[in-house]
Amino acid sequence: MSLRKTPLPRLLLNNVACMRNAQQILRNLNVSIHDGGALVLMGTNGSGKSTCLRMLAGFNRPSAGKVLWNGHDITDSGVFHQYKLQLNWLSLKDAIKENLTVRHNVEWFELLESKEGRSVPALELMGLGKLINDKARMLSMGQRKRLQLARVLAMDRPIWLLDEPSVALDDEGVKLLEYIIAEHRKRGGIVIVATHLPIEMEDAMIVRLPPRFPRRMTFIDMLGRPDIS
Ligand SMILES: Nc1ncnc2c1ncn2[C@@H]1O[C@H](COP(=O)(O)OP(=O)(O)OP(=O)(O)O)[C@@H](O)[C@H]1O
Repeated sequence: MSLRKTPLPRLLLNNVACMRNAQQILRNLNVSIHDGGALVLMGTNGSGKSTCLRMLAGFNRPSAGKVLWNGHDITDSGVFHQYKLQLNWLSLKDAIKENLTVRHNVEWFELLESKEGRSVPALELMGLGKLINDKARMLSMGQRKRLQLARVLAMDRPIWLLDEPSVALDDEGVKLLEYIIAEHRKRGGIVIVATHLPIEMEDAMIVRLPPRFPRRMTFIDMLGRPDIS
């Protein structure tokens, strides 16, 4: 019998737990992701989706277990230095500079990567081609999200960590998001999405985090409270 050695997963969460503010938010998380793979973190408000993404980005350390990249613990400083260069982080805080143009808001990030020439095509792909010379403060919420996604495309890093990427996008925007995720994965990229909205990602692993704050009251209970007059 020949035993073929399986390649190491690019990312491995090995029995990971995470605390925030002395509270256990995540526990016993086991996930392995190979190149081209995807993970969707689903769960109710406060269940720990963003916490998990933050931990993968290195902002929070696991309180137990390990996050391994190419088999190395990302909390080792030498490893983290390399690992963080693989990450493309999209969060609800959009870090858009209001007084810069739409184009410069993307080019600035591209410049930090020592890359050039991707900003305008990325903005065009995201449907913002006609707005590239406008100030970013003119953008609607959905257009701001499209600008953030254009940045992700322009920076072109292998591991995408996307926190609620479809919030504020219209139907066409969601389809575009699904399309760029699929194309990135075809090129071997990894995509991890935290969301409570439906998103189509072929063969993605789905982790449903248990609710941490179940509702304990109905509307009628609330109106019946003696302290409400
Ligand atoms: N900066 C912080 N310090 C301490 N605790 C925090 C902090 N941010 C979030 N938490 C707590 O961590 C828990 C998980 O929050 P998290 O943002 O990961 O949830 P989420 O699943 O992303 O929620 P949502 O769907 O509302 O975005 C919550 O109970 C929250 O109060």
